[in-house]
Amino acid sequence: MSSSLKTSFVNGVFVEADSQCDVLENRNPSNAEEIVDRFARADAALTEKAIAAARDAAGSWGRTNPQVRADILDRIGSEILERRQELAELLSREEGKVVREALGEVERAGRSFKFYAQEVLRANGEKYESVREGVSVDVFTQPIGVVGIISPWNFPIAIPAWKAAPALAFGNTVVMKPAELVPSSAWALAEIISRSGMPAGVFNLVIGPGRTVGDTIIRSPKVDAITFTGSEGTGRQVAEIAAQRLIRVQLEMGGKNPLVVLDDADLDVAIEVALNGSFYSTGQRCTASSRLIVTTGIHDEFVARLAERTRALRVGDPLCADTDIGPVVDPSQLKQNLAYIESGLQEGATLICGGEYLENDKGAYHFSPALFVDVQPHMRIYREEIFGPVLSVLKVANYEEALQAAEDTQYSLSAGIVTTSLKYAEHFKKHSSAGMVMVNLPTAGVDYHAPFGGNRGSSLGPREQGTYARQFFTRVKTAYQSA
Ligand SMILES: NC(=O)C1=CN([C@@H]2O[C@H](COP(=O)(O)OP(=O)(O)OC[C@H]3O[C@@H](n4cnc5c(N)ncnc54)[C@H](OP(=O)(O)O)[C@@H]3O)[C@@H](O)[C@H]2O)C=CC1
Ligand SMILES: O=C(O)CCC(=O)C(=O)O
Repeated sequence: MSSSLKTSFVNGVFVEADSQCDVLENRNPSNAEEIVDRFARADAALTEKAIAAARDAAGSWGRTNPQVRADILDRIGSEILERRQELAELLSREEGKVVREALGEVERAGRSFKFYAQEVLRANGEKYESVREGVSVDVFTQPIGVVGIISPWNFPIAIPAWKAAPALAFGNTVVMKPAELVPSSAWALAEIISRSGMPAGVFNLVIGPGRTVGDTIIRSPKVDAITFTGSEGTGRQVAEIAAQRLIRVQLEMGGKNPLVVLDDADLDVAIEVALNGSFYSTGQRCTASSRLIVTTGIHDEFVARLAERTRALRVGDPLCADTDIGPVVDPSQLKQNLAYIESGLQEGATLICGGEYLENDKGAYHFSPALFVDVQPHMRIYREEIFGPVLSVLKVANYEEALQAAEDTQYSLSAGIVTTSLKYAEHFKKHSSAGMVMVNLPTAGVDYHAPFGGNRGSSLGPREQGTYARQFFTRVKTAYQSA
C-alpha cells in the first residue's frame, strides 16, 4: 500500500511524494534496526521548481526592510536554542555524535542565526573622496541573488545554519541540499524557518542525491553562487562547473591537520588537546588533528600517557551521558577506517591501540580510536584524510623540523601547537600556512563568529562565518555621482 512521504520544502510548501518513489531511509548508526525517518528522494524536476521559487523571491527579499530580515533570523535562532535538547537528540540519532557535542552543535546553529540577525543591521558601505572635482563615490554591497547550499553529513545542523544564515541575512534566497545521510536535522531547520515569517520561496530545501539534486543546483543558470562543504573530489567538480558558468563558489573540503607537541609542553594540556582534536566527534571533522608531530624529549612519555587515555575512551551509544565516542557514521566510512588501519600496518607503522570494529548486538558502527607510532611521512595514513579517529605520531628532533613537517601536506585548514614557549607559539602563529592556528587548544572546535577556512586543498573562496561571510554572500557596487 502506498502512502505519502516528506520530500522537500519548496516555495513555502512542504511537498510530499508517493512512497512508491525512490525512498531514502535515514538510519541510526548506533542501531541498525532503527529508522530515524523516511523521505522520498526529490528528482531534478522538483529541484528546478525550488530554484525557480528562489529566483522569483530574490528581488523582493533583497529589498526587504533590514529590520524585517533581522527579526526573522532572530526568531529562527530563538526556536533552535529553545529546542536544543530535542534537536541534539535527533542529531545524535541520525549522525552518531555524542549528545554533549550535538548540544554544542545545535547551540552553534542557533547562535549563528542570532549573530547574522545583528549583522543585517551593520553599517554597509563607504564614501570615497573622488580624485575628480564635483564627483562623489559610494561603495556598498548588494545581495548576489540565488545561493545553492550543498552541505555534508558531519555537521547536520551547524553547517546548514552557518551557510543559510548569512546568505539570508544579506538578502539572498536559498536552495539547500543536505547530505543524504542526515536529512532530518535539515528538515527540522526547514520547519523552524517555515514558522519564522520568512516569505515563500526565500528558503527552499530539497532532499535527494548529490548526483541529481546537487548536480541540478550547480548547473542551473538561475543559481548565482554555490557554497559547498564536503570531500575534495566533489569540491573540485563543483568548482569546475562553477568556473565554466563564471559564478562564484565557496568550498570547504578536507584537512590533514597537524598538532605539534614540543618538549616544553605541559603534558596534561597536550594529552587533552590531542584526545579532543583527534578522537572527539569520532574524528569526523575536517579540522580534526590526524597528524601528531612530537619532539624527541617528550615523545615516549607523551605517547605512553596518550595511549593509556585513548584505551580508556568509552565508545558507545551517543545518547548515553558517559559515552566519549559515538559510532562511525555509516558502513562505508567504517570500511574506509579499517582499510587505513590495514594500510598503516602494511606500510610498517606500529599500532599501539584501537583500530578495531567493536562488534555489538545492535549493529552499531563502533570503532576503537587508533594510535599509530613509528610513522613515516610517506605513509598513506600520514598523508591522506581518513575522516575517522585514527592518529599518526611522527617523531622529530626540534621545533624547526616540526614546523617543516606540519607544512608537508596538500591541505592547510587548521594547525595546532602545544608549548609553554611564547617564542615558539608566536613563530608558529605567523609561519604556519593554515587558515586557523591553535595554541594549546585542539585543532577542531571553533567559534561561530570568527572567520573559518583554510588554504591550498582545504578551501577555495572567501572565508565562512563571522563578519567575513559578507564577502562571499554580497557583491560590491561602486557608484559615482556628479554633484
Ligand atoms: N570537509 C568536511 O567537512 C567533510 C569531508 N568529507 C570527506 O569526504 C569523504 C566522503 O564523504 P561524502 O559524504 O561522500 O562527501 P561528498 O563530497 O560526496 O558529499 C558532500 C555533499 O556533496 C553532495 N554531492 C555529492 N556528489 C555531488 C555532485 N556530483 N554534485 C553536487 N553535490 C554532490 C553530497 O550529497 P549526497 O549526500 O547525496 O552524496 C553531500 O551533500 C569523507 O570520508 C571525508 O573524507 C565528508 C564530509 C564533510
Ligand atoms: O571544528 C569545527 O568546529 C568545525 C569543523 C567543520 O566544519 C567540519 O568538520 O566540516
